Amino acid sequence: MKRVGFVGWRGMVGSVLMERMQAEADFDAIEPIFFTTSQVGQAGPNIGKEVPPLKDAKSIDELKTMDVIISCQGGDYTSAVYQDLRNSGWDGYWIDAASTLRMEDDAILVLDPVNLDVIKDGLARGVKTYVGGNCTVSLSLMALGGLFKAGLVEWMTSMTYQAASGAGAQNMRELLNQMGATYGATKSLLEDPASSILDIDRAVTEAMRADSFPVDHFGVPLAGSLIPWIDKKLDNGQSKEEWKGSVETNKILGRRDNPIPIDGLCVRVGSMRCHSQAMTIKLTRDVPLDEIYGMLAEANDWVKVVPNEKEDSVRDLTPTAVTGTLTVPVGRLRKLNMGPEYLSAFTSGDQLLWGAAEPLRRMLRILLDS
Ligand SMILES: NC(=O)C1=CN([C@@H]2O[C@H](COP(=O)(O)OP(=O)(O)OC[C@H]3O[C@@H](n4cnc5c(N)ncnc54)[C@H](OP(=O)(O)O)[C@@H]3O)[C@@H](O)[C@H]2O)C=CC1
Ligand SMILES: N[C@@H](CC(=O)OP(=O)(O)O)C(=O)O
Repeated sequence: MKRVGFVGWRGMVGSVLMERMQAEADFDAIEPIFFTTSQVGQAGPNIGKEVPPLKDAKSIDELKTMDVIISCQGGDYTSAVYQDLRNSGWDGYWIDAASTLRMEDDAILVLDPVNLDVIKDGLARGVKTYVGGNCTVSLSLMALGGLFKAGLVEWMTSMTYQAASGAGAQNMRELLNQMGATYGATKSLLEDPASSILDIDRAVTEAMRADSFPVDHFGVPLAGSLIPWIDKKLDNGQSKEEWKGSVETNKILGRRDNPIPIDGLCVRVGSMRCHSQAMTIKLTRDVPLDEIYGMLAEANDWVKVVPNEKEDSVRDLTPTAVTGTLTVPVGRLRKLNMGPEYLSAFTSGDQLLWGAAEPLRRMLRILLDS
């Protein structure tokens, strides 16, 4: 049995990974060893089988004894440990959720329903580092993989509506505290059916602009508002999140030398853990919508094409419908006024599942089966 080390298993992404691995009985196929940066010697997680006490995630000597290491601990940890571990002569498989190694030449981006061929080619070439893609990137490819596979995407824009979870667990909590603060500021007015809606609105705005409004993590209000910037600024005016949309999509597709132009704006909204995206796709040729529906639906087992009807869209194409599931609905599919080669699409997906944890556990399975 392969010895598989887990780092970051008790964080938000790691916890979702643990849940999924238990649901799929993945632990039956491995000898799991759990690491920590802060709780060395304490008991490991309850995964339905006995595990040794937590080991030191900074100990190269301990890490070196693993066949495979899966890290959801974050980019700082990867930066601190990965190269030293490789320099020590460790030749095991490193599977990572963090972005640190994604653009390295000797790392493969994993999203097997879309790029199993790229992954298998990497394994055959002896590549040992496999990294999950950015959440918006993975979710857009799960939704639109059929169009890319058919060579139908000439270029694409993606305008995102990204959940609080993408910023971390503390940010999810802060979003709820912000919702509570706005409600608290208007509670008595809301209880009075005769109160003026403009008075309610004024009270909300006042609360959101007050120094006491909880903004330690986001820096600004998100509840009742939005944040039109995610991650740091690059020299060309893109945010780093927007840059990833292009470079990571093309790397996943194995098209670094012949990239499809992809760009857009990334925006944080008050959703809990589902990222949504509105896409405009310039098709390489005019294809009837029913054929497009078919290609999208057949691309993988999780994509669900939602008819472009109001009732279906508001029911099935929302974070509320999708959260906690592996289903990736795509809808609002129609040809735009610009011409028959211009297609719109809207998709929503759980950014902790296909956006983070699921590609990692599936990569482990591919390794075990190879
Ligand atoms: N959040 C996201 O949407 C995505 C994140 N990622 C990547 O995954 C990395 C981890 O993200 P995320 O899971 O959000 O990080 P978390 O902050 O939830 O967890 C990271 C680590 O913090 C430590 N920790 C300290 N206090 C606690 C606590 N009270 N509860 C749980 N853990 C605690 C744990 O390490 P220890 O046990 O060693 O103390 C844990 O592994 C990110 O840095 C990013 O690189 C990738 C895709 C999406
Ligand atoms: N940046 C994403 C979450 C994330 O962790 O992305 P990455 O894995 O590329 O660092 C968001 O804020 O929604």
